[in-house]
Amino acid sequence: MTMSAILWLCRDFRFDDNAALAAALADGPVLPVFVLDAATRAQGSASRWRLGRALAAFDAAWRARTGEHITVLEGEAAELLPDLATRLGARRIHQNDWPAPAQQQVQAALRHVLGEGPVRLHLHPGHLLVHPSRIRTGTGGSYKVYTPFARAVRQAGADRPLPAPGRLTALPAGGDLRAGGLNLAPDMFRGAAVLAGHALPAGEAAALDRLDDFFDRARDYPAHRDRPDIDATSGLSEHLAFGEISPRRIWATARLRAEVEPALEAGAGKFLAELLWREFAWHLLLAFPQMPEAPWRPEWAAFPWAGENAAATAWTRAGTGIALVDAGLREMRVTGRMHNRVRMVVASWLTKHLLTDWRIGLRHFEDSLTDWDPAANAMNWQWVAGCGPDASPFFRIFNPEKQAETFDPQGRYRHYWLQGEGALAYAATLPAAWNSPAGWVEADSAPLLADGRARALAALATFNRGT
Ligand SMILES: Cc1cc2nc3c(=O)[nH]c(=O)nc-3n(C[C@H](O)[C@H](O)[C@H](O)COP(=O)(O)OP(=O)(O)OC[C@H]3O[C@@H](n4cnc5c(N)ncnc54)[C@H](O)[C@@H]3O)c2cc1C
Repeated sequence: MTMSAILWLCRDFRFDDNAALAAALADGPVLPVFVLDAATRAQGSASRWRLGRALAAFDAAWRARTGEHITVLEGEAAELLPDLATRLGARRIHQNDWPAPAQQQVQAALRHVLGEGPVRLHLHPGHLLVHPSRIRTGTGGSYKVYTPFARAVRQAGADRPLPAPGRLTALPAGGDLRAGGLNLAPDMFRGAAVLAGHALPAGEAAALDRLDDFFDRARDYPAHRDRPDIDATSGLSEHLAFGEISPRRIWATARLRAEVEPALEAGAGKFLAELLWREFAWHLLLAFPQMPEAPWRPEWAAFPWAGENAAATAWTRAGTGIALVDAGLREMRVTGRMHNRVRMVVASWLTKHLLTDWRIGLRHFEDSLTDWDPAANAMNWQWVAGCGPDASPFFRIFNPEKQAETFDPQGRYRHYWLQGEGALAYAATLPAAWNSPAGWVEADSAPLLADGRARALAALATFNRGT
């Protein structure tokens, strides 16, 4: 007998390599449903804003292929989905697993309500390259060091992506909300219009185009990926964060392209090594769900981080007076993005020079980044702060001036954000209450750099004596 099925959308706004969609279609006509719940509302504003765009793009694509809209419901899945399944006569709710701790709680609450009844929740893998149960150390534990982890994933081989389904049968949408035009971030501090003016196209088609375009530049990726003044990286992180493309599709495509064009081999290899950092972050988060809140290495709980302080507030406002740091924070404020090299420098400045708790920076990034990813954000903040597994040692203190000379040698990136068009866009976001100076003010940075470094090393020495 043909049933209908619920496709419970989460971070999987795509047709390609979508195991939950394939399974739902095998059950019968499908109703794709997104539940706007408290966990979603609790996420950072830039990420929520970007989620609205992901929903709108998927809704348009679903409508183009089926003639129907997707359904958006407001409330909690545990309260809404069991009734919906009963009304539709659906026996299965399919979801591609997004193994973030908050989502796991939402899934557990739904499972609890479904109990032993006839409706079941089925979770499908798709957010990662390899299921974590396949990547274990010799003693059966999870890896804590990137290099052996990456080797193990390469040896296991990423799971093969599924093709997009040929035929779709859809149920008519219900509910009062429409996915197009939702404003999920009315509280955004700089106003959604700022991000909208600098947004990259959202949706699966844009993600696949971006992957394709990247291979035109992939040959230079190893040499240029650390240069914020050059468009050398893939820009896929936002699409990955919302599942508009799957990591398995990226993996398979990069391998194929490198096979066909051997000149791309080094670039594709380095690119996949970065994708493995994302994978590593998620495997770590699954092993240690407290990673966004607590240091991986427990002894670091006693490190004398400063809490909220005036210098940290200036940091969040891109007003430190240090050129590369302020340029990066301005980029993030205006676009919701920041180059990876600059993220490291900015994070190092907050945690080392300002000795400020990494969680203050983590939360600012969470609220500001359109590619916010709970695993990558937490792992990287702990990496820079020195308290994570396989972290950069605390005594590695980035010198923002040297970093700028090396990675922005002509000063183009800094100029754009401190004096050029980017500076104007940033100035337009400033609330009057901040009383910010009209232009960029350079601090007397040389003594600050040396002092900050000395202070950080002294704090480390005191901490080491006490542990
Ligand atoms: C303090 C800090 C916070 C960060 N927070 C996030 C975050 O919230 N979300 C996020 O997606 N990335 C985060 N990153 C990682 C990295 O900066 C971004 O993934 C990268 O800048 C995205 O640009 P891209 O897609 O062009 O990268 P590419 O260079 O094209 O890399 C390809 C993909 O590999 C993955 N990747 C690359 N570098 C890393 C890395 N260091 N850690 C984990 N995965 C990586 C991303 O999925 C990326 O899309 C953070 C890094 C730092 C230092």
